[in-house]
Amino acid sequence: MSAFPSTRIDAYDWDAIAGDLDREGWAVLPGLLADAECDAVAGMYGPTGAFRSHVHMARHGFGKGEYRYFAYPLPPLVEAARICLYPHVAPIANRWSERMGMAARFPADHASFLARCHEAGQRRPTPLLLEYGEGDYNCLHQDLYGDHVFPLQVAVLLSQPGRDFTGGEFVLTEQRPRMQSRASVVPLGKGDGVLFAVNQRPQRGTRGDYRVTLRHGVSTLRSGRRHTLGIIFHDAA
Ligand SMILES: O=C(O)CCC(=O)C(=O)O
Ligand SMILES: [Fe+2]
Repeated sequence: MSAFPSTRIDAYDWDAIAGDLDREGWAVLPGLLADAECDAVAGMYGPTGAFRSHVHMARHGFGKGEYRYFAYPLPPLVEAARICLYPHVAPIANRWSERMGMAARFPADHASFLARCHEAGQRRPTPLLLEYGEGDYNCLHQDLYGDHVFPLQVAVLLSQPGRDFTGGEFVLTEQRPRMQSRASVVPLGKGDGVLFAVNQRPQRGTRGDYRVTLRHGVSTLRSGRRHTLGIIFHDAA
């Protein structure tokens, strides 16, 4: 499996994506992976040296289903996607951080950000591959793995809704201060990515920006099998 050209990522309308993120807290990246790339990544799932750990979600109360964290070195396609996406999302992360009155600022390239994680003891790779079967689901959660948190992450759907599985929708909730939560169901096809806030994002209100807290998960699969590639930019302690 070769690394895909960064031109696919560079060609997205990043201003429109930033607008979606500011309004909704998430944006779709259509066709982030080609059909054959999805199959190649999903086909890696299994007890091999490509992964550093294996999690049964039910054992931890995370839901039902399983996932594996990739080991370093990451598969070239996963590595390329993480590196190529980062420079486009770092400016959005910096604007959010500033608007939320947070001190964190993020360097322009992923290698510099990873060096910061590694110096702080967050050295374990976080990209992961998830596998769900009938009846499986992923409870609403946040992927925080230490003090250093990059505020946006990507999940790529590797299976075709309606054909490979039914149910199993990617869902997000936004918890607004002193208000009821808002839910979104993200419409994804095979190969589409969703870019979304890991923890918090700024929301413009009548008296300036306030923070909303996001959680994401997957609704129960009614049938079939579903794979997802998760790309998280910070490493884990
Ligand atoms: O399977 C999904 O769509 C959600 C995966 C997930 O939680 C993640 O990538 O962090
Ligand atoms: Fe997650």
